[in-house]
Amino acid sequence: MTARCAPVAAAPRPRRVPTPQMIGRAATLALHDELALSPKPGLVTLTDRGSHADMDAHTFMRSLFALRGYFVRIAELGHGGAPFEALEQCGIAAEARMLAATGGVNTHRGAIFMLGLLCASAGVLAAQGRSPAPAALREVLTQRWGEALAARALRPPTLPGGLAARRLGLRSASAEAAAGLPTLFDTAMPALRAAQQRGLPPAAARLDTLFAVIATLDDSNLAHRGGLGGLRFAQAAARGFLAAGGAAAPGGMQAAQAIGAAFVQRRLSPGGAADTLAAACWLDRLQPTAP
Ligand SMILES: CC(C)(COP(=O)(O)OP(=O)(O)OC[C@H]1O[C@@H](n2cnc3c(N)ncnc32)[C@H](O[C@H]2O[C@H](COP(=O)(O)OP(=O)(O)OP(=O)(O)O)[C@@H](O)[C@H]2O)[C@@H]1O)[C@@H](O)C(=O)NCCC(=O)NCCS
Ligand SMILES: Nc1ncnc2[nH]cnc12
Repeated sequence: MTARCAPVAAAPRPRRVPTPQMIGRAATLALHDELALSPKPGLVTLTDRGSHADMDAHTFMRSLFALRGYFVRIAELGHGGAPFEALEQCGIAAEARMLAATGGVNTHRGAIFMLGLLCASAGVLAAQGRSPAPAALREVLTQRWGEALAARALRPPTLPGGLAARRLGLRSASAEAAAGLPTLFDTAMPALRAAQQRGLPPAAARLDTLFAVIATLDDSNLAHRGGLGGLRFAQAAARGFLAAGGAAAPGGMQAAQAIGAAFVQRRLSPGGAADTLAAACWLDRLQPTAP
């Protein structure tokens, strides 16, 4: 008689601890994931300028290329335990390289900030031998740099978006970071994982994720370009798209294109949502769902 062996539970797949080089490379690839997604309401794609007269795919590719070393460097700073001031200087230098590469156009200032903070946080975890799980990243962001970020969010804003956010009582990019990036962790990642678990292909999953973020985020670009009415118009359109079944619904892609046309007509561009989508793509690259 053969002994019946109790089924052995599959060992949990060890989460790989990424090096700063892997962390930074994932950020550059994630910014390309975002740029390449199409259709994308009001935003630049590889074939469309969206609501932008001053930039196109070439502008973004030059910016991406100029930033590839920055994301590795700031992950190394986190890995080495650098203070927020060192991160800030690294980010400011990266902004200068972006502007030099784009001829003065602001393509990724928000991404430099958000993805820079996330790469630094992943570097901190890697130094502890830990993988960049969402909860661990959020803990590093709030425990290690929360005070500096909160102080930063209280500074008078200098950018059009920040000024609009302050005027309208919205949560700017700095305030979003000081709050621990709630839209990324509580909206974007759950939306992306739910779409993946429904079996949506990557482009459709990312589009649903983008719309979930547009529906939720106080995107200061939308506020700066369209006022509170423009922000609320975009949020309502995104909620309607998802309520109708999103990208996988019959006619979903056509609906997304129609919303894009309405955004362009109003010169609306959800740049903050685009950055948040890129951050979700970055996390997905570092922490792909279990098979
Ligand atoms: C810390 C800064 C980001 C400044 O802080 P502030 O709070 O004032 O930032 P905002 O103005 O609110 O937003 C700045 C950019 O961040 C993106 N964004 C917008 N809303 C949010 C949000 N709620 N959460 C997260 N991120 C948000 C957005 O960036 C993207 O859009 C820009 C391109 O779109 P476009 O419409 O073309 O933008 P403009 O050129 O401004 O308008 P037009 O002239 O064309 O009409 C692009 O930047 C995308 O990335 C907001 O624009 C930061 O500026 C700062 O102070 N940095 C210093 C370096 C630093 O501290 N680094 C830390 C490294 S760890
Ligand atoms: N694809 C895009 N188009 C316009 N603004 C953006 N900000 C970040 N990504 C963007």
